[in-house]
Amino acid sequence: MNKTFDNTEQIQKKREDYIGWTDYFMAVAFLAAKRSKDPHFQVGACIVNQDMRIVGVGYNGMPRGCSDDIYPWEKGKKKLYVCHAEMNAILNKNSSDVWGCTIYVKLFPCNECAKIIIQSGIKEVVYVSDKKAKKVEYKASRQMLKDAGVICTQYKPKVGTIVIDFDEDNDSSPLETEKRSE
Ligand SMILES: Nc1ccn([C@H]2C[C@H](O)[C@@H](COP(=O)(O)O)O2)c(=O)n1
Ligand SMILES: [Zn+2]
Repeated sequence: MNKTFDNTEQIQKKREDYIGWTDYFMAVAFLAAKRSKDPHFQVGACIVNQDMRIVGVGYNGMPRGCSDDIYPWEKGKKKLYVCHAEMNAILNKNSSDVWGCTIYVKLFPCNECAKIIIQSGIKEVVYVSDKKAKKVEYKASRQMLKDAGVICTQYKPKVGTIVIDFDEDNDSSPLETEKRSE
């Protein structure tokens, strides 16, 4: 019996259907992807340190100062310009480095991102989709990550969907939509 709480009344048990760490970090990566302006493919990444703290988040997008209304999103053209989610997450880090961290990402990293992941000291990649595995860039990235000792794990989230209801704590009228420029 816990001496601090030795009352005889029924104790309210904690919630059990909370999401686990991996689903949570992957959900942050998927949420970040929703910020992407790429009409064909949205990628998000979330970097987590050994204390389970998020230290960087990113998504694929045009570089700062390069307007996503002007630069091309067509396949074959965009690759010259787009910054990948993994690279943005690493560059956006709010810690001095990402040594020993884990990166959660929607898609298995490409060769360019693999190089940055390795050189930044990230020790683990957790990804959901491997849909580009047959492409030469992804064969190269898999080889490099393996040789560099970066653990790569494909993850099947425990829950299929996570619904975010901005209205869940509102008893009556739905939230008024505030006009904001984004
Ligand atoms: N590891 C990756 C791979 C790709 N991306 C981004 C870059 C592009 O915006 C898009 C891929 O477009 P596709 O040419 O396949 O239509 O995904 C990334 O952020 N990270
Ligand atoms: Zn990449």
